[in-house]
Amino acid sequence: MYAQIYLNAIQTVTVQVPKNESSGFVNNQQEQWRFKFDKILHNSSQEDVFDHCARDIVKSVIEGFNGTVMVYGQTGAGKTFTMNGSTQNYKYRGVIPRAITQVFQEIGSRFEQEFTVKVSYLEIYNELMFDLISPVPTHEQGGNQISIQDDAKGEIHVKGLTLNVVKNEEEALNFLFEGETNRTVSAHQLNKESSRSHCIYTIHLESKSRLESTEKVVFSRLHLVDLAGSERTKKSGAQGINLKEATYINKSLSFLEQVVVSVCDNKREHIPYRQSKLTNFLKNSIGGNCQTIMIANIYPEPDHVEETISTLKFATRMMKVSNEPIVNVQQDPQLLLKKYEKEIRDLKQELAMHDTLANKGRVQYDPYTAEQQYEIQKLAQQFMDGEVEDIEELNSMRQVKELFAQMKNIFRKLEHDAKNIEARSEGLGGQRQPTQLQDIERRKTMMNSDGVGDLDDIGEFGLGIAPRNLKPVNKIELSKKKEEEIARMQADDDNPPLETEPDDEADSKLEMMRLKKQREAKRKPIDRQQAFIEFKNLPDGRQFEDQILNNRQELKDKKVKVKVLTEQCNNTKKEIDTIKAKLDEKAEEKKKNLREDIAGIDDDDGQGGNGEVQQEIIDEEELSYLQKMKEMKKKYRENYDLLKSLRGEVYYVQQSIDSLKQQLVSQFEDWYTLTFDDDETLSQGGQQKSGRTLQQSTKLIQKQNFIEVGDDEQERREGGEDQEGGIDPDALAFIKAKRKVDDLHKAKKQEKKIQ
Ligand SMILES: Nc1ncnc2c1ncn2[C@@H]1O[C@H](COP(=O)(O)OP(=O)(O)OP(=O)(O)O)[C@@H](O)[C@H]1O
Repeated sequence: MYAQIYLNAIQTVTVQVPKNESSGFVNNQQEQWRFKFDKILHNSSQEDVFDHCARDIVKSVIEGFNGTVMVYGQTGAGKTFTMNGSTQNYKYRGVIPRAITQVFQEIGSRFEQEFTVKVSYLEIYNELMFDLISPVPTHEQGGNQISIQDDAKGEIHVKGLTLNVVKNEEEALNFLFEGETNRTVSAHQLNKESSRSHCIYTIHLESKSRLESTEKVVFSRLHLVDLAGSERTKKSGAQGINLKEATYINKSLSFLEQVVVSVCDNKREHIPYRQSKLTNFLKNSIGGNCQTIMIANIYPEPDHVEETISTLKFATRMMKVSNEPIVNVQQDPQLLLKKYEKEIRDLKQELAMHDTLANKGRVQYDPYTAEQQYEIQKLAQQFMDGEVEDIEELNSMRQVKELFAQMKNIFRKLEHDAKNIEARSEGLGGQRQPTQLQDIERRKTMMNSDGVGDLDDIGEFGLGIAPRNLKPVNKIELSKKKEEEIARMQADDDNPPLETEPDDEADSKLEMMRLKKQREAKRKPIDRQQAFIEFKNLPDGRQFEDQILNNRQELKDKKVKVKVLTEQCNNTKKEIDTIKAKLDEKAEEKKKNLREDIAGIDDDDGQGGNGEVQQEIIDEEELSYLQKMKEMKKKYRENYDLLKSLRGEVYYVQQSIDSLKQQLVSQFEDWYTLTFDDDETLSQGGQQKSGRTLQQSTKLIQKQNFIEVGDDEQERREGGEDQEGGIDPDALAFIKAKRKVDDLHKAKKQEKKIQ
């Protein structure tokens, strides 16, 4: 009697092994094993496997948790098929390509977050580590360049492993296919393409909020692990290299088991993670900061009962492991502040050194004091008076700016004086105007060397006595108006009175006070996310929100139409194919008759036949097929054209939604700046403005692909898979990536042949 494996319930596997009678009557051999799991996936599609085992984990990785999906089991039980799937048909793609699709769909719909996606592909073969997507070919890597390290927080880092930034699904798939072709595979009795190594494809995510300007960055990783198959070397008949590989595989899997046993045993203090590269790598996935799921692949056939029991036992143990996942946020404003302070100090030192090397002497980088401003103004005045030919000591941009500012001040004062003179001369009945205008011009271009007084020969404006308003800037009194305004503001404020100050300082003080007033009118900052909700309820935000909703509805309707039309096209195509097959059949039949006729003529030639071949005629049945074919083709063409233009419309509506989203965020940014006091935000040390400009944030949003996958994702997935002819838009990235990698490998092979 044979052993029997029953997948008899949704969650239970029962293994029945009859007693070996040759061992005699007193025999303690166990006859039955029952294992209970979260789910038994028997005769399930790849989609079901993904939905049950990986979809939730991928989602939580996007939320910021670490995740691991690993497959374990006997050689040839379908681990690689589960993880990678088959590239022969889009339907058969495995967990990894589906996870990639989900990641890009999800991050594309979260426009309030900015994501960076990176991928890596590691292979552990005979306790050596290889980078499957490194620009250096695997066989040239030697296996020692990569090492596993853990940081102070216990996070695992793989030093030397390439992290490739991927902008879209296609790029991530390219690396997957590229890695797949580089992994170590060899023929095995149970699997002609057996993976002889453990392979880990990792998706690394980094996300930042676009609405909340904090230094908060969320890091998460999704490890997709295809373990090498456990096997019994005796049974597999492994020899030579295969035996060595099998020994390494079995050893590392047994270390994995030891780790799992230790993690489950609360009394154990030491967990032997470091025993092997695999366990070291999976440290966080087993009992650490990670959500982990293990898929146990079995051959439910009597021949493999021992391996099945062993796999199921391991899976049961694995279920007892409890992990503690947390969102991996990295945020420390204090540290950031310290970091920036240090950066400023270092940069100042760097600048000082740079200035010394450039023989610039000491360059001013701190704000100018009033005295220094006065010195610069004097210099500007001397230059304008022609007393100095050139201003030589300009050695920084700041100095140049200050010089221009002071020149502007001088010019304004001159203008102001000119107006006063004009007004006064008008008061005197408009006489002597020409002289006064000349005087103004003269003053504008020629200033007295010490900035005071007029030349004696000018006339009645005071021989050698400086007019009040030509006094040096820092000694000029405040104009009455400004004094009054400042006094009013101070009175409102209960602030201490201002000292009497020179005109330009009064200007800036006035400006500062105005700004202060403005700021005080602003509200205390609230969480940007909350502010965004508030903004969407205001008329300005509402209008965008409404437009987005309308467009979404339109998009949904159009997609339903696309689905219906796609189905119609596919059905028509099927009908065309059926008619074509019938016509082919007919043609074949005719050919056969023709051949028989010709043979008949040959025979008849000798026997005096009439020698005529029957003319090719179209019978009624054929004619009706041809007419039907014509109709069908016409219908197909019409529907196809409609479908094409409808797809164009879908694309257009999607673009409109993207653009509305960008506008909404831009308007929100403006509103936020005007409504909330950003300085306060800074002083709170919390959500300071990121320094990201509006343009930048809009650009960032532009970069994202806002494909609406929310409500209608399922419908897209169901309806999109054209069975005949048409290409499922979801499959496009997959097909393109596969082709690209295939082409690359063909080219490489060709190159090798030529060499
Ligand atoms: N669910 C399935 N549907 C169709 N074919 C499958 C399925 N599972 C596995 N196969 C096929 O069985 C063969 C062995 O599967 P696979 O390579 O995935 O096994 P494995 O467990 O990864 O083996 P190894 O440990 O030796 O690498 C492959 O040809 C694969 O295409």
